[in-house]
Amino acid sequence: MMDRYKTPRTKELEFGGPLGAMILIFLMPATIFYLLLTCRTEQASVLNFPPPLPPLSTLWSPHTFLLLLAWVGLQAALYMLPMGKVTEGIVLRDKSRLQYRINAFHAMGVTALVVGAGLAAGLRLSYIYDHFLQLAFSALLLAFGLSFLLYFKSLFAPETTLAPGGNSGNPIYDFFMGHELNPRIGSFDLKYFCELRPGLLGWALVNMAMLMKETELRGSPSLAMLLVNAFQLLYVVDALWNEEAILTTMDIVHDGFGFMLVFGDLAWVPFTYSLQAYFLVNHPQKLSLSMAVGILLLNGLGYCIFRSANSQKNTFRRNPNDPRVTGLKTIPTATGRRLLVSGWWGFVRHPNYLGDIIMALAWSLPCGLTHVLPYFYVFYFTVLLIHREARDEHQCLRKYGLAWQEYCRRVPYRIFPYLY
Ligand SMILES: NC(=O)C1=CN([C@@H]2O[C@H](COP(=O)(O)OP(=O)(O)OC[C@H]3O[C@@H](n4cnc5c(N)ncnc54)[C@H](OP(=O)(O)O)[C@@H]3O)[C@@H](O)[C@H]2O)C=CC1
Ligand SMILES: CC(C)CCC[C@@H](C)[C@H]1CC=C2C3=C(CC[C@@]21C)[C@@]1(C)CC[C@H](O)C(C)(C)[C@@H]1CC3
Repeated sequence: MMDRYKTPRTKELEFGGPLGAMILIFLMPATIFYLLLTCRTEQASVLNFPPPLPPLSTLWSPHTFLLLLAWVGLQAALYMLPMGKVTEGIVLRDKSRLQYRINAFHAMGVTALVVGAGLAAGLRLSYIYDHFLQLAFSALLLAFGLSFLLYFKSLFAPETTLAPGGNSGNPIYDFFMGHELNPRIGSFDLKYFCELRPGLLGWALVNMAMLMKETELRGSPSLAMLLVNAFQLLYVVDALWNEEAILTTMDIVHDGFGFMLVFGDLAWVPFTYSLQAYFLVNHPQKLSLSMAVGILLLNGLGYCIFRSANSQKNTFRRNPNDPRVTGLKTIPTATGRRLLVSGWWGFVRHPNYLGDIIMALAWSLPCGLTHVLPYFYVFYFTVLLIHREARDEHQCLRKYGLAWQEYCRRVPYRIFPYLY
């Protein structure tokens, strides 16, 4: 009976299969250290050979590792507190639905109070800047450790709970993509927890630490640093406020919880997404008021597109009869669900990605035009979203067939109007 709910073997492998997965397992940590080490040099030039990696005895610090564990532990404790509502995820293979607690925004509020109290008591956040490499190394160890434990746990998981994208039978590939879809310890959902809390809040905290360090060095924070902090904080707050929306993302619905997401959430996001702020500490930039206003408007434009496109789709998916979306044109599909073909989703096929990429540019522009390094996020993110868009199209074509082809005919551009 349960056999028909078994997750089928993953046939179409992504990221270049096991070899690609193996390369990424080494490349992702190497990239973090390359970026951080280069950023610490005076020239911060991508053309120079990167400085050598400090010896392991310098990178490993039990103190920073314990601090990292304390941070993740605080977030885990806040996640478990019975505050906020409980909601249901999408219907799973075995027709069940998991329950999720929606309290990330509350967790952020409590975290802000804890950090605020710490600052009032003399806490030096610039410790994070001073021990940035050690913290990144600790996050790397934590991510590898957790990924191995998750893979081991998945070997004993029922076949109905495996991830459709990480069940190839190849251990390296499944370790990377995630073998189990929603690994839980009791009601504690590890993927859902990691996706938003320790990493995203950690990113905001790291940015604030960079601002504190700059203030210690130069007496006051620069306009460029303030803009980077404000823009990225808005993005983090937005994600936490709209927490429920991640329950329908590819990461939660399709991808397992393996090295890609564990490392992405715990190490990649806090240590590479904060690169602009890290760069500004040692490479101060003069920003005229008119430039700042221009960048502010660009970020506002990106954010409006990102937020209204995501909200339009989420509202439509939750209730197609909601008055905010009833005026929009749709295409019926064989699954009974409809596809939007007007409004933002009639402009390009991934308007939310367009808004996100515009914001990415606005986050790097305060770092000036003299260095390529702080633009890393723009390049990486454009590649990530183009690849993600291709993965999503593939899944939508499988799900909706002819209706998806009709959608592509009526909305020919994927992300950038008239370009791509
Ligand atoms: N900062 C970062 O590092 C990252 C940010 N992001 C951001 O996360 C957000 C979510 O992205 P992601 O999860 O990739 O995907 P989307 O939110 O774009 O969701 C894609 C899904 O939307 C549905 N859909 C697609 N077209 C239509 C349509 N015309 N009408 C109705 N439904 C449609 C389909 O699912 P269905 O039909 O089943 O509902 C499709 O699978 C984005 O804003 C993205 O920019 C993503 C990755 C990394
Ligand atoms: C470099 C690797 C090959 C891939 C690593 C990918 C991860 C870093 C990202 C995959 C999807 C993500 C999302 C967000 C952060 C980055 C990762 C984990 C997200 C939480 C950022 C905030 C947004 O508002 C969101 C929509 C909630 C994002 C969801 C996807």
